[in-house]
Amino acid sequence: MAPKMVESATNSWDITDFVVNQGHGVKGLSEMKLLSIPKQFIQPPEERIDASKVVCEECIPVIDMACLDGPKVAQMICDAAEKWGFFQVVNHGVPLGVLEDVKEATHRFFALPGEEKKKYSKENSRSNSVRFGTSFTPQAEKSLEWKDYLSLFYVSEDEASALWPSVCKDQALEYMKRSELVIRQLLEVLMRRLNVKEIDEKKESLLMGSMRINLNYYPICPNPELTVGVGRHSDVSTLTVLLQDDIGGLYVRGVHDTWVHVPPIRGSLVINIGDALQIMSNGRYKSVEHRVIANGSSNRVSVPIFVNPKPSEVIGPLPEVLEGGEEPLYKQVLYSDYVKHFFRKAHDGKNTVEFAKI
Ligand SMILES: CC(C)(COP(=O)(O)OP(=O)(O)OC[C@H]1O[C@@H](n2cnc3c(N)ncnc32)[C@H](O)[C@@H]1OP(=O)(O)O)[C@@H](O)C(=O)NCCC(=O)NCCSC(=O)/C=C/c1ccc(O)cc1
Ligand SMILES: O=C(O)CCC(=O)C(=O)O
Ligand SMILES: [Fe+2]
Repeated sequence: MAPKMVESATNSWDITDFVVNQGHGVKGLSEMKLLSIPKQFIQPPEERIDASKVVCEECIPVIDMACLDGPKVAQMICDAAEKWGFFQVVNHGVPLGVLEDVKEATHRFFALPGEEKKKYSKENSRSNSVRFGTSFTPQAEKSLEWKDYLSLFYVSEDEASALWPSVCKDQALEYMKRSELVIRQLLEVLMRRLNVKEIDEKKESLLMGSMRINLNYYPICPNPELTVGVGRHSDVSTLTVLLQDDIGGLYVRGVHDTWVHVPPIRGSLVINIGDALQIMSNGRYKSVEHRVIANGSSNRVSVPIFVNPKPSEVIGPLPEVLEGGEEPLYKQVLYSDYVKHFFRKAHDGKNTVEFAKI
């Protein structure tokens, strides 16, 4: 009886206002134990995952970074970046405790009352670099996504100390700092195949001149099959380091219109190539479409670190890549223009990169 009443009451509310503007997020909705999702979250059938397209025979590579000095590992990393655009790394040097702590901190932030989280919304946040929100671009979306997030753009240690929410800032900063070595190692390896011998100051700014860490929260959903956690998209980063918990639900585009699950592996990090590196490598490394399904029985968290060019950098195919006479596929674009283009519209798969195509 009670849940039915809740359901009919919610139909007459302005759900979008409750979720998006009042700071309750989808977590607030999930906690009402609705019998079904409000219509705003129902995705068109073509955007829901089709079980017949999920393949289990193939899987993205799992690479052991402990053997980085040997010839094999570098080859595996570059091959995975060319073929899949995704791989997992183990023995990457980031301590397990650091990973566990940032997941716990994520749960702690989202457990705060709506009033507290709302202080970090676009309208209320004291800084552009701290943003609590829901879905992806609610104002531009036909259907909302079943996800809340806190996005933290790293400006400086001092700014983070002053402005990042105290329940998660130390853990988020520690995870970012401890990941820097593996990020550099991966970029060095990936650059070598592109004829870039070293990451000097200029290349550092181009490849890893800015960092953003997102804390993602996917609450339990009453109709996971009708909605999505995150719609089909590719990241706009150079590369993304993603920590997921043990729930699962991340799918990557495989060959011939298939989807491949990225199974949670305790202690591993998922690495994916973003659009900026696809562009800089002139299409050699692939920024691959991915999506997250909603879950009917567990709350899921994930914590991506987006390693990006500095927003003021102009990105395009690297001279070292074109040196052999290869035709450029992409033009030179200001990275902040590229990012703004991405965030202005709803997720639409691989279409973002069209912005940079010649
Ligand atoms: C220079 C920028 C590009 C623009 O700065 P700005 O002009 O001061 O404006 P804002 O920082 O307020 O952001 C511009 C717009 O992008 C939106 N945005 C700005 N970051 C965000 C944000 N993490 N979240 C969701 N809206 C945002 C933001 O809402 C805003 O929308 P609007 O005010 O409606 O025009 C600034 O954002 C910046 O320094 N970016 C650094 C590079 C960067 O963060 N790159 C993005 C990596 S994120 C990535 O690869 C994937 C992220 C992703 C995220 C969610 C998914 O579901 C899937 C993927
Ligand atoms: O939650 C995940 O597993 C992936 C999230 C994602 O793709 C993103 O934040 O860009
Ligand atoms: Fe992503």
